[in-house]
Amino acid sequence: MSLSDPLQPGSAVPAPQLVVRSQRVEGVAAALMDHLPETGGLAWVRRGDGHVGWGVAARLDVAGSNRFAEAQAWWKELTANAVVRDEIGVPGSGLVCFGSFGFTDTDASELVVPEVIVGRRGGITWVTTISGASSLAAPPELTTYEPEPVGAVAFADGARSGTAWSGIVADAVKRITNGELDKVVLARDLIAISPNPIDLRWPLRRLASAYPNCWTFSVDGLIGATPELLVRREKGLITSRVLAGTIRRTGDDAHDLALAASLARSSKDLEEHEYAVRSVADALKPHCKSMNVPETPFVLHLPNVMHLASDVAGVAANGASALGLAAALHPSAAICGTPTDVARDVIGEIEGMPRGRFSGPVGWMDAAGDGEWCIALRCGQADPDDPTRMRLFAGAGIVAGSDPEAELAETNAKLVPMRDALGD
Ligand SMILES: C=C(O[C@@H]1C=C(C(=O)O)C=C[C@H]1O)C(=O)O
Repeated sequence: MSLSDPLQPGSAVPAPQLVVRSQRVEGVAAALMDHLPETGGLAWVRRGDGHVGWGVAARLDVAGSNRFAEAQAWWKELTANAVVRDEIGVPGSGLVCFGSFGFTDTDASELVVPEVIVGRRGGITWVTTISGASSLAAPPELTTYEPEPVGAVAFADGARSGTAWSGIVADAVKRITNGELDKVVLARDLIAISPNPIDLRWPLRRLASAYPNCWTFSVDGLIGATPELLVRREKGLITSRVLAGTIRRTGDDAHDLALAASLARSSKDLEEHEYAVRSVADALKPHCKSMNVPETPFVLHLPNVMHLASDVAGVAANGASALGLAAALHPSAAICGTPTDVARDVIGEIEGMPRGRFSGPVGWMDAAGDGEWCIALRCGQADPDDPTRMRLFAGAGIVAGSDPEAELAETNAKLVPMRDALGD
């Protein structure tokens, strides 16, 4: 790997030639999510800004240990060949793709370039049209839709029952105590079963309004609202929000404040957090001229949980793209463990389910290599074979001081956003 681009070289999967135009639109006040058509919608929304898209102008499906490099090579070729007229010139306008990557080398990953993107940033709304033809179709009239409620959803155990999962956590604690590793993040899944096909726009809208400080995403059937920014690269500035160390909220503000104070002093959570921050700082260091790594975390308050959080920032030292940085960071100790290789093997050995794209990078990038990649958490994967079913995921960082029952309760709290979003 070269320092300036952690993803060179990659094999070039042929990319189509695209014609792209971004134009400002006036008088569009609806929330971005409201424009999503019934199927095939892509979304990336935070505090009302971001972009949604539909249609497929180009798509790459990849897997394997070289998946990030192959995606980068394809994107490089695609952006080099595209004819772009961008009348907005802000991050997210012009040619962008949405993407989602598997947690392991064997899980499927993809990049999708939609035919239409509606973007919003700082009060400006625009439409980007992308086509493979030599001339562009006129931008579409923007329609808003009202999705159907999902209906009474039932939940069933996924690969393991809660009790069986606690047993796996106990096994992990033993391995940690025996000195095999320092930290491992273990996940479980829960199956949501709806009486009707699930219209993904229903949970998406609810996630975006209930979790405005999270990144609400939809990429190829994976939807969620994640609080964890793996990496953002914007005009030479690199940022990452590291989360590790969690406590459930009670709904009583005074009590929650006391819990937040105890979280900030908990040596078990501070240790877990330290591993995660160190893994991010070490991975970003070769790509930053200067870096700010906070010495102590702050407490991030979300409606369901509170996390120990650290915002790491740096000035880019080279041309590594947002995707290149995400590849260098993945899998961070926040979702894998320490040491990385041992934790990855332990997850493969005892977790007992394929994660798919859960806990992999999800996000978007532009032609300049800027973009945002979050960690796909607090999310669900629509069942491609049965539209009434969805797999929901949650995990927890296990260290020597972890209590299996408390970790199970933590995963239940992390499942709340998706469970509530699917509800009436
Ligand atoms: C694995 C998840 O979350 C990760 C684990 C955390 C923890 O163990 O405290 C906190 C935030 C995330 O980095 C999840 O939400 O499923």
